Amino acid sequence: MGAGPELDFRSCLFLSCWLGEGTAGLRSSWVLLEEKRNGLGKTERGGLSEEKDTRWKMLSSGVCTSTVQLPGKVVVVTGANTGIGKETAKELARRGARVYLACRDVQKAELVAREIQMMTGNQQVLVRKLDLADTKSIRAFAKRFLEEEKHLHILINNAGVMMCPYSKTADGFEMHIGVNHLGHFLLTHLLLEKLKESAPSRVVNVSSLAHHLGRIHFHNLQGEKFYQSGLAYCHSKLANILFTQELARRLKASGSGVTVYSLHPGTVSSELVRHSALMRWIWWLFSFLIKTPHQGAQTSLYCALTEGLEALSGSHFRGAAALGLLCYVQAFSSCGK
Ligand SMILES: NC(=O)C1=CN([C@@H]2O[C@H](COP(=O)(O)OP(=O)(O)OC[C@H]3O[C@@H](n4cnc5c(N)ncnc54)[C@H](OP(=O)(O)O)[C@@H]3O)[C@@H](O)[C@H]2O)C=CC1
Ligand SMILES: CC1=C(/C=C/C(C)=C/C=C/C(C)=C/C=O)C(C)(C)CCC1
Repeated sequence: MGAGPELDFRSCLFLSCWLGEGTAGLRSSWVLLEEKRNGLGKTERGGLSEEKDTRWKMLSSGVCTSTVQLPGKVVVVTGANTGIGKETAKELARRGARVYLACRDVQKAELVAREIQMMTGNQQVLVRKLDLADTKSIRAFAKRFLEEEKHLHILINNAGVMMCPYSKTADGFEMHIGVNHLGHFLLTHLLLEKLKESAPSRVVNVSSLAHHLGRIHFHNLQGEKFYQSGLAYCHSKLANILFTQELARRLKASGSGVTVYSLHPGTVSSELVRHSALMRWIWWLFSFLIKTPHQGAQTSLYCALTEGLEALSGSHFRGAAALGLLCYVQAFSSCGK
């Protein structure tokens, strides 16, 4: 655990970033942080254009402008029955890919598959059982997938849990680290050969801004010595980013043609807040500022689709900022004119 004052500073930074996700000053300093992290002279915004038709909610919401089509491509999206994952799967299906909805609740997912088929006209939307809180389920999913598919071009590790009461996965891992990181870690490794055979191929890990409060406590990985549900989420999201960086490094070194990206989707209205009454209340109160799942899916789509991103394998991408209060006031007053 780092020193107290450092944690305090990081908490303040984190909360400020949340509070002012879109305010001009904070936003530019945030952008700089990202530039530094990526070792670039600019932020990763090429291909993410400003969304003009949703001024009320998202003055500066980014939209993935890639026109890449995906006929013949095979995609797996975890946690695709709701929220960001559902919207991501829908767009990939719209572009012609065969999309596997890898979900723990097969009944819910079947309904979503039918909905996506109807909306996109793409019948190749398939449901497969995947419970990331159980390594047996992960292995069973991978086994069946490897038997039935020759290729895997895009793996989107999207599923996640946040702020659940202390609980363990079937294998005894603390739930946040178990589902959000270890489950996806195992899944990715089981599918890695297929990704390599299908190169150029991509792994997209949906992390969060919350990683800034994360720490990897090797002496307390399962939260048995101390546990705080919000921080447990943050730790798991940091693990997503570290995994992305290390996997990218190894894949680059082996010249595999598989690239890996992590991202923060923005603050998005979804079922993620189901375990926290406070967060549900904040979500409700600020619903006019928070992204829709469709908007929240744009950064995942950007990482999955944008051409020429290979050199940035291992980088962390940030969804275009949610509308900040300053922008809101400006939008509000100009609307009145
Ligand atoms: N919403 C936000 O503001 C933010 C979200 N994120 C990240 O975005 C990702 C998507 O979240 P979001 O769409 O908002 O949340 P939702 O809660 O709406 O969706 C989460 C998905 O993960 C699935 N899931 C949960 N546990 C498991 C499991 N054990 N096995 C398989 N699937 C599981 C859920 O399935 P089921 O429906 O069966 O529970 C659901 O499909 C997450 O990784 C989250 O951390 C990051 C930053 C901000
Ligand atoms: C207070 C407040 C906000 C709170 C944001 C929060 C609490 C974001 C949490 C994000 C999470 C949990 C991400 C998950 O990975 C908004 C909506 C920016 C609007 C301005 C006021």
